Amino acid sequence: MLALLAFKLTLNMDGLPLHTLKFKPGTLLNRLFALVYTCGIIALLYHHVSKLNMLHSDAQQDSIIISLTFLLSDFLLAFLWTTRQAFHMRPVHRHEYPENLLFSNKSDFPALDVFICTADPYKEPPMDVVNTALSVMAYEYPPDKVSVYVSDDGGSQLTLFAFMEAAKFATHWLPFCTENNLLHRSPEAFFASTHSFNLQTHKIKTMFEGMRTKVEQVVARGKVDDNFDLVNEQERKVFNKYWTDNFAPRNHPTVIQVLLQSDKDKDIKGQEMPNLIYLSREKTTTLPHNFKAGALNALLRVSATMTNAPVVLTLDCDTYSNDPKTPSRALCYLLDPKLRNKLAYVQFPQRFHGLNKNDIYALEYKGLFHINMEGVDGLAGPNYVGACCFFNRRAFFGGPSFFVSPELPELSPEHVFNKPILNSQQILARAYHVANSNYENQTKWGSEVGFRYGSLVEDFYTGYRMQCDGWKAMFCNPDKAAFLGDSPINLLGMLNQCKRWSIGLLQVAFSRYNPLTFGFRSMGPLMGLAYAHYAFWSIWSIPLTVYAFIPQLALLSGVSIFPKVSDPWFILHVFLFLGAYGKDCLDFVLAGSTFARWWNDQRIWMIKGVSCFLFGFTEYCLKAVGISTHGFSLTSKVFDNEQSKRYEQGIFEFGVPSPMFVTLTTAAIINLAAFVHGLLHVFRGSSSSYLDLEYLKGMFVQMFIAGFVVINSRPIYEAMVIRSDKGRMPTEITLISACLACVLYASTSPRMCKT
Ligand SMILES: O=c1ccn([C@@H]2O[C@H](COP(=O)(O)OP(=O)(O)O[C@H]3O[C@H](CO)[C@@H](O)[C@H](O)[C@H]3O)[C@@H](O)[C@H]2O)c(=O)[nH]1
Ligand SMILES: [Mn+2]
Repeated sequence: MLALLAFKLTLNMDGLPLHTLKFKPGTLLNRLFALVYTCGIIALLYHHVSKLNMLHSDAQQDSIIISLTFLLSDFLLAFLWTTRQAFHMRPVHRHEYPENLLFSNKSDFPALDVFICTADPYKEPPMDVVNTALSVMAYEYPPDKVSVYVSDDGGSQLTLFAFMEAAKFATHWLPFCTENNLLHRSPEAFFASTHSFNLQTHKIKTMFEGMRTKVEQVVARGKVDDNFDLVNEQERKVFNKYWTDNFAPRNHPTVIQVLLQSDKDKDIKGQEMPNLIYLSREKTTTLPHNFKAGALNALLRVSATMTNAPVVLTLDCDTYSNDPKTPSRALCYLLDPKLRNKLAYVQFPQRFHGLNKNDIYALEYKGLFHINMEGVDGLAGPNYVGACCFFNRRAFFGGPSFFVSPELPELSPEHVFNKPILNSQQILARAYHVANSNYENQTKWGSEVGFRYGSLVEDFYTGYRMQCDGWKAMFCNPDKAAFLGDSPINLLGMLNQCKRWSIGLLQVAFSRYNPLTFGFRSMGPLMGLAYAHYAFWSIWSIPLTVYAFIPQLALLSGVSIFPKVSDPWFILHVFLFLGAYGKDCLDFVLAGSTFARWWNDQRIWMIKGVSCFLFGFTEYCLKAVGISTHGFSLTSKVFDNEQSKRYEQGIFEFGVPSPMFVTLTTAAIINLAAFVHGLLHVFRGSSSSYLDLEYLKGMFVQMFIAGFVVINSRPIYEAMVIRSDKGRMPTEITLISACLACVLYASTSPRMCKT
């Protein structure tokens, strides 16, 4: 199907390029730096090992433990640094020219199936999902070629109700967008950005507000009411399914509702509309539903029975379109005759709205969504990040050179429909059949076909497996964000999200598809390293936790563990620190961010090291020995006003007690104590001088680390001591952490003093 279109397109192209590629300047310098830095790392590891050799006597058991700990930590830092270099070896920048896509006929556009996932009407308000859906329904694309599928894993009548309303509102909204050539096609975003209202705008705004009020009332009530909300028998029939006693989010039959049908439903101007289909797949408590990957596979199958578009766009409930021309951009790659046979997907970066000025929680993910993406784009292509991604449907069925056929021929990407009537008995029966919770039993879904199961980061895992199968991917990063999503603008929300990712990534790292072995073999060393960097992401927690506690506890006990300032090895430590930090900062700023944002980014990295990475890592290990289980903890997209205000002002949000805050606070206390202890020692001086310079020289590295952590921990001290708002550190966390810090000190100081 895509092949045929691409053929027509080449004839239309007149030699104009669809996309171009530039190598990023400075790559040679990057490689040179990597080489020099590698030498530094080798020297450091050599230093560690030789120190250990010298220590070889029983009397110094504790020193051996400390030395081994730092050898391990520095080895892990070196490992993560090395894997990260894969992103700096061949970064590229692409540009696409959608204006050069010349279709002679509207029917030449490939059909597009859009998947939108939602899972909980209270954490993901139905009105937000509606905004996302409307923004893509209004794409500048032939409407009869677009089908929007909404997957409701919450099995919620509230979401379905919102979409029934949305279908009515769309008949007004879509022509309004086209006539006024709107840039913002999510109504919410449009009304927030528009200040000049003419009569027509007023009218549509009133209509939108009417719908919002109606939907929000139903959500507040928690139930669609027969008497107020429904107008006819047909609507009532739909909701009857939800009104039975045993209908629960985790246990219910499939609901499929065709809300708009392109060949039948027209907008108020008489134009065609896109298809809009609501799906809540069957769930039974006895069968695993595989979270989002399971939902996406149900969508792949249901959409195959109804429209089977060759291009599939996956979106999260919050990632609305910010540019109506986006599909054309993706087509510049998907239809390129030189690429299309090998191209699995075109990934746009996830971008977020509502971040505060200096991005205190580092939610921009500059590395993840920009720098590293451009890095692997010069190799086999970016990893899939779960949303904002246009797939070639064929990529879900085996590699480019081998086709894995689905169990039903109708689900094959090659299967072509002739003007399907979505609401027909025959099509609906098949759609219901493939949405059954036991449909996947004894099939290849989740293992070889579709989105892959087995990791909480189904996105990372699926993209990875596709690339291992031989597929390529493209990164498309236009200046104007193609999509905008919500981020968890609250510290705990962010840490929980990151903890889930950490666990999911470890599931990939320790599977038989380990990027260091399987990945290396399938994609070559650089891609293997790049995927390993993420898979082992949470390993940061080991060196970061070691560096957050041991040098400081040693400082408190008067034990020096790093080279003195006068020692030549000291220079190496300075070089390694400044080199890594300086380079990271430079990359960040060169990628268009600011120094202040970089500063917050490095702070958050340290915070994660002793919280979500650490807890994720531990939880993964506990699961491995059978103690706990992992679930997909949904990120809330609802924020209370006061919280948002504090976030706006750049104030950290603690507020609720969480074990992750305990380690964090304990580290902050120990570092402050160690730093102050060191300072007092220096200023007390010896008999001959006012300052104790010998002490300072010996303890400089430890004091520097403690001081650096103290500077970074300012928001934690403030939250513990000064603040009185609701987002302050809960008193119990402060108390527990203080006790823990004392216990740590008491249990280590006598031991360390002996060494
Ligand atoms: O059982 C589930 C759980 C989640 N979701 C949906 O998955 C999406 C992502 O969930 P969210 O809580 O927003 O997670 P985030 O951590 O913000 O998402 C990131 O990380 C996920 C992998 O952990 C990816 O799937 C996402 O695309 C990526 O944006 C949302 O639309 C949910 O509705 C489901 O459909 N079913
Ligand atoms: Mn999200």
